[in-house]
Amino acid sequence: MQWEVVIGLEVHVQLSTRSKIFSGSDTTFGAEPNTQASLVDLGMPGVLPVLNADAVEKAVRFGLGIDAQIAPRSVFARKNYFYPDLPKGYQISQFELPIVGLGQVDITLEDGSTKRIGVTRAHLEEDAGKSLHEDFQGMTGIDLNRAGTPLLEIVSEPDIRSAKEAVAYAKAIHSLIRYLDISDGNMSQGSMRCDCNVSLRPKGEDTLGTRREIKNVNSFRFVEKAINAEIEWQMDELESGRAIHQATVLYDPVKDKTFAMRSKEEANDYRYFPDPDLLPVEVTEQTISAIRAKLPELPAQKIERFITDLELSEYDARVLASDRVLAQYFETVVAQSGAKPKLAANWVSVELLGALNKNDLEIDQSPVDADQLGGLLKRIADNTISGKIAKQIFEELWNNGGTADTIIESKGLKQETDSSAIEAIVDQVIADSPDQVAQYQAADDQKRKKLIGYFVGQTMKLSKGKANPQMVNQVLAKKLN
Ligand SMILES: Nc1ncnc2c1ncn2[C@@H]1O[C@H](COP(=O)(O)OP(=O)(O)OP(=O)(O)O)[C@@H](O)[C@H]1O
Ligand SMILES: [Mg+2]
Ligand SMILES: [Mg+2]
Repeated sequence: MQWEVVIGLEVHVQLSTRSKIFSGSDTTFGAEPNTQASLVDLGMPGVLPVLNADAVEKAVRFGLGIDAQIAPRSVFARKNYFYPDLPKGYQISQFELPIVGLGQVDITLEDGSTKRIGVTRAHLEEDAGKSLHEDFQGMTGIDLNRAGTPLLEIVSEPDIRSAKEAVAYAKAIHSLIRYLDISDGNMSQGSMRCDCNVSLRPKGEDTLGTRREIKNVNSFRFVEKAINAEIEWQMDELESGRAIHQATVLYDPVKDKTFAMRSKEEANDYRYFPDPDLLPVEVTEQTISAIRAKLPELPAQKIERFITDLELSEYDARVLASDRVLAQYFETVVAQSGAKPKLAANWVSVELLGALNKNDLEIDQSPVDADQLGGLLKRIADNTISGKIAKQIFEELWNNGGTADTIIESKGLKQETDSSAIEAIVDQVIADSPDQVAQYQAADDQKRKKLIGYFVGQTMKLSKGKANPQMVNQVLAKKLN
């Protein structure tokens, strides 16, 4: 049997508001347990939630970012379930009337093609607290700092057809929320988490198969691995003639397997009803226009501009525009250096990203900032240094800081552009290599093109990398021919 994979993602994004969605408590990450939980977050009787306007604005920004309909009126509902980290016994969420309606996200696949994934809805809700299983012997601690943290749950249509597409979709959402500045998107701190719904159906079939939902996947790598593990498991079951039962599962990265938490039939009776403590949220056309007017340039527009205005390749444009901070870095380097955008693109995407990757750093943690790299490329652009020397200076900037100009000055790295000095070095190289010279002079034009490399290399070496490469080529051609 040929199977088709069907996937839908629920992405929970923590909105970067200063205070919680229904209380004035702080939302800073990493505080001592229970120091950021007010009476409202603790679910004490008699308290009333007050909606945070910034959370609403951020949800609307997201909706506009995916070209979705913003609901003029949306309603908060109580999602009832019992769990120790949920003192109220219900989570305030949105159910029938979410704030963001149907929209879409375009993803780019590895072969460069794009695909449109539908977004069914995005709704506002509060996060629950956290159980601490390791802090107390034989007991579980409860930390309610996270309770009431504003979340936007973004629910996709089941349009995704492979683990790789799911990763591309998660990355597109991640890029978008950072561009829109509605979340830091920090996955290791739980600011973005994915629930991955997976099912299989016979190829050509229209109706959906039964889904299992992998909860709380918190890295792109695990999205891919967890989904593939789940696909493999479901395929085995189906091939063995067993039916799939709807269930909530977790991914175990050590065993590279998914395992069931609970079957959905028992767990899914949330008895949603409108929250009587909260008024419906009304967003006027005027408010929407005002928020739309403040939207920044989004990834798709930026990619377009990098291709048409800066003449970057589509590949370079996509890499550099994938993250707002990275794009900003690149644009600063271009502005600072006056170098060709292509040169700046190579330096940022090869040298800088390579070094960051090697050291497991994010762009916002780069030891070399955009002004420093801009200053370095300026000196390549005006021929003060060669690209090779620039790499040496880059390392120095990375390890010890400073500016390209002070390093060039103190280490005497300025490129040699005095033709008589270069001629003297070339003469030396020719005098030292009689065999190679003889070989060169006996060769035809085509062979000579290859043999010249030896002389260029020797000249650069003798000049300690400082001779201007174009001039070296010219002088060599003159002397050898
Ligand atoms: N048969 C299926 N195979 C794969 N994905 C599916 C299938 N049916 C639905 N989905 C996806 O599952 C997700 C369902 O999310 P939704 O928030 O609507 O409900 P839920 O998972 O039941 O609720 P909860 O928010 O409590 O987890 C959507 O992304 C949807 O596209
Ligand atoms: Mg959901
Ligand atoms: Mg779900």
